[in-house]
Amino acid sequence: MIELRDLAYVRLGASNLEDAQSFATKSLGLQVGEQAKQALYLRSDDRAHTLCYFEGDPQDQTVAFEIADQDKLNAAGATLDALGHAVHAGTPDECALRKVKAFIGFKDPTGNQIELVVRPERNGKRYFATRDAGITGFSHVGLFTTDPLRDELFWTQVCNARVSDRIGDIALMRVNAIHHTVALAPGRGPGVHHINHQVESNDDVLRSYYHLSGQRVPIVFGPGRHPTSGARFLYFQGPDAMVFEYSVGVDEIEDEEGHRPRQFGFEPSSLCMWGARSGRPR
Ligand SMILES: CC(C)c1ccc(C(=O)O)c(O)c1O
Ligand SMILES: [Fe+2]
Repeated sequence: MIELRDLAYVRLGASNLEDAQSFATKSLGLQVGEQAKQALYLRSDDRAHTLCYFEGDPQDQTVAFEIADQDKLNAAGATLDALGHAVHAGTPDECALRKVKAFIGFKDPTGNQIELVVRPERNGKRYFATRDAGITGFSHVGLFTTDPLRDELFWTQVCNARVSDRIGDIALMRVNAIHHTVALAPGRGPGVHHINHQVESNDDVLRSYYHLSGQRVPIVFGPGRHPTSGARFLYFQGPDAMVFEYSVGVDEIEDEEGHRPRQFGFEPSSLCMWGARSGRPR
């Protein structure tokens, strides 16, 4: 079994790196960790980066997870290979670009680009952004799936994810005590459905609602509260139509052995218990 410890980073192709930088720093509230010629490394916590925008095709999107060590990375590569996934071992240059000691890349059954990394770089300086969005860290991602049942089996049987709850066919899956680290959302093809950062308080969610609205950043859902994780949330749209989420107050699953996933109907009240309606374009 492939043991995912945590999310490491997301890499997103950007059609315009300057626009991406402006959004990430002035709207989202990330800190520029490093600005390379064709890439921008952004921080949200004590890591060297948790989001990288690079000059490229916006459809080129990768989600990375941390693995404990090189032995476990080798074992993960062998497992994926045996299951017929094409596995790419990162070259030294590719590792340097990702600020990790080693990684492998492969595609999940939908075709989402996934990387498994060991020893992602930390930064001795604390995360300090120019816009105070109240971000406390990078927390979860949504991935599109073309076959929810097949992909749920991949993430829970080949990898160590556990389903915390389902909304219709959307599986909210954890890899540690936090309610979910990966959400699988039905879609027409691969890609990142949304990128979540946790914020400190309800005030931060509402402050950002006004701040982003004032900047004409499209708000796609919320402010609202998810009945599943209990989190108060706000979704908004960034460059190349990527959706970002802030949330606060995500539940932890205390009884790992005894927890049974709850099934919510696929209806608006399952997504927001306050009555917000999603205006998501896709
Ligand atoms: C609509 C998406 C996939 C969703 C649903 C529920 C939660 C939650 O319980 O926190 C999310 O964070 C979501 O992004
Ligand atoms: Fe989310």
